[in-house]
Amino acid sequence: MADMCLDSLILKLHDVNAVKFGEYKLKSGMLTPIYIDLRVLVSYPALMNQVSTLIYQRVQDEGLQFDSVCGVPYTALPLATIICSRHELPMLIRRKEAKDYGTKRLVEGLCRQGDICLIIEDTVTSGSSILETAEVLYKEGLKVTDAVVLMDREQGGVEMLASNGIRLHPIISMSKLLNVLLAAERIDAQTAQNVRKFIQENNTFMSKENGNSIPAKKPCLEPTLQLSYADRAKLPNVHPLASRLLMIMEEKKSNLCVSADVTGSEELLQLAESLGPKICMLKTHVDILKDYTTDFSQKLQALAEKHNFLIFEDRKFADIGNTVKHQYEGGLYQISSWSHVVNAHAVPGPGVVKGLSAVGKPLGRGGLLIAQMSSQGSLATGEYTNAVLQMAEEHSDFVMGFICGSKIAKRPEFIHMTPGVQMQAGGDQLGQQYTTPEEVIYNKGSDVIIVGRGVLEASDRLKAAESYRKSGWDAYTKRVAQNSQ
Ligand SMILES: O=c1ccn([C@@H]2O[C@H](COP(=O)(O)O)[C@@H](O)[C@H]2O)c(=O)[nH]1
Repeated sequence: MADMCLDSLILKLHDVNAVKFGEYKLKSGMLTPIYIDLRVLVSYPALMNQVSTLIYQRVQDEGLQFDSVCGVPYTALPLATIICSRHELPMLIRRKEAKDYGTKRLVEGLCRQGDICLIIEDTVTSGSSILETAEVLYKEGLKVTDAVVLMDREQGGVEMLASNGIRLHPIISMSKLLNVLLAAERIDAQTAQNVRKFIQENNTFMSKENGNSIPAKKPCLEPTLQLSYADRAKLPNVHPLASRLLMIMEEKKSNLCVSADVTGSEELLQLAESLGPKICMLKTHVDILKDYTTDFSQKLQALAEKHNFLIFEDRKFADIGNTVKHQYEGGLYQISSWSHVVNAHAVPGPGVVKGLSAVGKPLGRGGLLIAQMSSQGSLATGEYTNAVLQMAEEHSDFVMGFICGSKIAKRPEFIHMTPGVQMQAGGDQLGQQYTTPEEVIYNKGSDVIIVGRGVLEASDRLKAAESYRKSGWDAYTKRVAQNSQ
């Protein structure tokens, strides 16, 4: 019955010229032999109602939970309006351009922090319009978990959105549309074949492996966990330094960051030289060195170049913007001149990120926000962690990820780095708590293990670093393989 209803809708869409065959240009500039033009719907109120009913039916069938509805401007706007009006649902309107007077808001309607907004769209090719709308909604503190679309051109939109943490629920697929039109003799077999070939050859979300183009993997439980580090490095909105780190991890088969918590600069340089090939990042606490010199930081940079790892000064900035600017740039250590990555607490508010960004961004540096801590009784939990996530979203031009215990952000562009890692779970006398590499990477979905004493206190540091590298990497490959089955 539902299928007959869909068949008749497809024929009606064809009748009103919402499905056109020929040569048309898509938003991306790509030329296509089929064009879906649902803008014409506004002239056919009965059809408009039928489409709105189907969309809402799908929302109910899927049992979607949400607090408000937003249609992607402009074609899906009236569809969202009909649905919201009929079912008395709160609606949000996304503006494409902010007004230059009044409130200057990009989203009209009531935006409550943490509310879930359902997105409605008319047609999806790559999914970029839905993602653009979601990103505007994120900035208002909203969450987007699902989107419903009338027509999916089957060119990678489902996979691209899944990789950004959004489940897309299409009502009509391109294959279904072609089958119905062919069966009703609206198009001939050759036309259907040409369109199928075009769709197959023009997937907008492909990953390249072994030089061959293969379709992106289907999402599993947590969609963004299926992506490899290399796939994430190529995402359009990834921070350049996060992209570099992800590529280093893939190339060196290492998600190990060694925490070089030693007090002599010579010992630290020796560590960097010997462990360099095993690590993607070296973490320092420069203020525990008893003999810091600029010569040391220059040598460390040279070793980072030689062994292809990033330097992360674990400075944990936590002051007002103006002060952290000075602390980052000046003083004895001039951290911004040699450390690729630094971190900060979010306690002072966004000013801390703005201050660090003012210094670090022009130098191509990146920041991590401390969203959770490994120490017992840490206050960085719950709402605080959510607020940190929000701050990162708003400053993603500088913030490339988090210090955290598990994956907290849906966006695969963000890097999750977890300290408190040893081969055996446990803790120390001063409240440090340890989890295993397998737990952190495979179960908790983090990206990088940070290991200090697990390596430093081993009788053979190189051997210990290799064990941690292998353990972290095995957990990652198991995770990616598991999610692509
Ligand atoms: O929540 C946090 C944040 C930072 N750290 C730092 O990581 C290392 C851990 O060293 P281990 O010897 O492996 O315990 C250390 O430099 C901490 O300052 C953390 O442990 N927890």
